[in-house]
Amino acid sequence: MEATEVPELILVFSGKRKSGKDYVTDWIQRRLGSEVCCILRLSGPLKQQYAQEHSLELDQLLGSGPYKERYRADMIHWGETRRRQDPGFFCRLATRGARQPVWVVSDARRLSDIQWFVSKFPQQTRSVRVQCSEETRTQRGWSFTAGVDDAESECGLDSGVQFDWIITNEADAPSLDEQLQPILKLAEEAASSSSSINRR
Ligand SMILES: Nc1ncnc2c1ncn2[C@@H]1O[C@H](COP(=O)(O)OP(=O)(O)O)[C@@H](O)[C@H]1O
Ligand SMILES: C[C@@](O)(CCOP(=O)(O)OP(=O)(O)O)CC(=O)O
Repeated sequence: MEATEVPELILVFSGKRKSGKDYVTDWIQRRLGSEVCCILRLSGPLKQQYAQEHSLELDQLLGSGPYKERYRADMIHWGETRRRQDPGFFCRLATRGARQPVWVVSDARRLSDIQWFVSKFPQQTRSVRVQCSEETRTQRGWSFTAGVDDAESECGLDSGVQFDWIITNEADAPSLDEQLQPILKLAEEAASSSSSINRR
């Protein structure tokens, strides 16, 4: 697969903590392959800069354990300070160097995140919401944290977005294979379109 400057498709995922954003986006990348599909995390460059400025363990912030949760509220405030100055700051950093035809953004949290991709790539961008019950989230290790679960970081996309797809990531919902079929079909079409353009 040739590298490409402009992606054919951008899937911007969002969802509450422990809804399954990473699980679902990893599933999509495994089906498409890493030559076709890259996973971009807006929180990646944020955590990298935050860890550097606060002499913290980046790999722990990138993990899913208590270390990240200990600093989450402060990372949110720190990140929002930068977003207020430049809403696309983390989007630009996260997409720098991406060359696959399909970009999967796993962790949009604010309208400004989605708006950045729509304004820069209006034809290519689609939004996907991963949802599940609070009971399921709790079973996956979530508990309500004031200053986090009632903040823009977790609630910024609760309204004001017409998602292209909503994935219900629950045991009693249709399988992910079934729910994700339309997305995979679109991604495979994007990949083949990209390879035919590169063959010219
Ligand atoms: N459909 C699923 N089947 C099995 N485990 C799941 C499923 N969805 C999520 N999980 C697990 O639940 C936890 C939270 O999922 P994750 O993708 O990390 O959520 P988020 O990225 O939205 O915070 C992880 O341990 C993940 O492996
Ligand atoms: C400060 C953050 O970037 C931290 C995000 O960390 P993760 O992306 O690891 O979060 P979940 O996977 O949903 O648990 C959130 C923000 O408001 O920017």
